[in-house]
Amino acid sequence: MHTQVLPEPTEAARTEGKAARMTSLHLSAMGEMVERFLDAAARGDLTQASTLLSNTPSLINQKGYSGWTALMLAARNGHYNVVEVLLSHGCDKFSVNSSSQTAYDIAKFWGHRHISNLLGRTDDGCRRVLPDTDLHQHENYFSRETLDRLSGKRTDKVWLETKRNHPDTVYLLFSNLSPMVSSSQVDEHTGVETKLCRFRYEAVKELLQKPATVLIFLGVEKRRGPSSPSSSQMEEGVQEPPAWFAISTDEDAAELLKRCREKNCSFPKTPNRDLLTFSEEEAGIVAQARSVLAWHSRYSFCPTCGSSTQLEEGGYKRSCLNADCRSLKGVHNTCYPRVDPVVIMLVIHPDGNQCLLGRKKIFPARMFSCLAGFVEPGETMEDAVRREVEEESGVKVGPVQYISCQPWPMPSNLMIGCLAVAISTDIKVDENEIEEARWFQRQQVIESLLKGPHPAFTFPPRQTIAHQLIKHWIGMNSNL
Ligand SMILES: NC(=O)C1=CN([C@@H]2O[C@H](COP(=O)(O)OP(=O)(O)OC[C@H]3O[C@@H](n4cnc5c(N)ncnc54)[C@H](OP(=O)(O)O)[C@@H]3O)[C@@H](O)[C@H]2O)C=CC1
Ligand SMILES: [Mg+2]
Ligand SMILES: [Mg+2]
Ligand SMILES: [Mg+2]
Ligand SMILES: [Zn+2]
Repeated sequence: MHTQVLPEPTEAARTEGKAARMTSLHLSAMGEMVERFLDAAARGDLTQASTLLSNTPSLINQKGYSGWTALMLAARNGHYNVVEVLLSHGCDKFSVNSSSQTAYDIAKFWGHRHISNLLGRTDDGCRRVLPDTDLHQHENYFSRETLDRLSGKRTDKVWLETKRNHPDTVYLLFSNLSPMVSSSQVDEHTGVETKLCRFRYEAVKELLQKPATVLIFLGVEKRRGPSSPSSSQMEEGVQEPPAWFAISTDEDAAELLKRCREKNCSFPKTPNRDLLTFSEEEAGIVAQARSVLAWHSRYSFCPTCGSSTQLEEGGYKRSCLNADCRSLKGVHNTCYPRVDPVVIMLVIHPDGNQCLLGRKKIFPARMFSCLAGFVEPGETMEDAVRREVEEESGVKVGPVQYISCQPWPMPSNLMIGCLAVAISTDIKVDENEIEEARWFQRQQVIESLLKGPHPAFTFPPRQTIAHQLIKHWIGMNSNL
């Protein structure tokens, strides 16, 4: 009979076996401890849960049966003090069980409102709600929200009427899509600073009576800090911040200026240049008002049937007066102010050290900018970037990364700013749109952007997202 002789275990195998036995012992000890910890949390035994936690801090986010953590079990059984202690130890409140529920979901389902309120608090910052995300928001000119738009109030005719006559209400006056401004020379470095002329009800009362006047409710001033009024306070009329309206009139601009109190007021004639000299706060208000007014000036009649329309909802809607019109049924976006999405991109050479910039015929001499183009219907942002770059420069693009966006009220674009990586480098420009496109070395861009005495090239001013994208790229892995 053949007897199989087992080989003697080697030294390594002996050590491995010992380690495995140790590990399984250790695991079962740890498993037991997890069990005790979860059980203490479920029973609301704060003393035992705290002792176990201070001896073994790694217990905090351990999961037991069906992926339940101590926090979930405490939340399930309404043990507020255990939840509080676990949170104070930095436990992960966004962890989910095998049914994808968080401790918050569980507390809410079982009606423990004091616990769901505690878990729903946002004072630990939103960084952890979106882990792995760079939450730093890039702010561009025209993007600051100085007013609280209070869109819910647009349908409240009584509230709007009260605001219209209120002595604190601020009115901005527009003629031919330009706001009335006062300008002053700040100094030779900062240049001109433009300020919006603000009017009170008494000064615009007559204009408001005229049928051709368009009135837009822009919002109410945002109050900084925790004392900003809640919507319920607003309803009670407590401490209401001033409301802002924009008025567009067809009255003769010169006549309006004559009536104006201050002497140095004007209506700027070149929006692309003159609208870039406001403070960040006022620029955001101008962007909102000008885009909505531009929509009214272009959509006087119903785009569906051509009938007359009437202004509604604080100037945020134009409804067709023909009762049979299709625009009054179902979803009809022609009734609301339009926004055109435009992609604007800095295309980076595959070597990472050059970027693609182009110039249109109308640009000042030696000025180059990012390529840009309107997003077409049924197209993703990434595909629009690839198509516009290829159309305008012949360069093919691979990965696209969104960076930031900018409302551009000429008349109503949303510029979607991206970085993109080229996968081909030969340039063939579309002469209808672009006069020249070329690759620029990083160093060349830095030198021109920092404006030595005679920069070889110039770029759009800092208020444009084109400028910000270029600056973002040179700052990304600059070794200066
Ligand atoms: N903030 C910033 O940094 C920058 C802003 N911009 C803005 O972005 C916008 C678009 O850039 P641009 O390069 O001109 O765009 P495109 O490359 O898409 O080309 C513009 C052409 O597209 C046509 N067009 C106009 N409106 C639309 C639309 N809604 N959808 C599709 N096609 C349209 C027009 O043709 P036609 O007139 O022949 O009908 C226009 O000549 C411009 O308004 C510009 O002011 C651009 C660069 C920088
Ligand atoms: Mg184009
Ligand atoms: Mg273009
Ligand atoms: Mg286009
Ligand atoms: Zn209609």
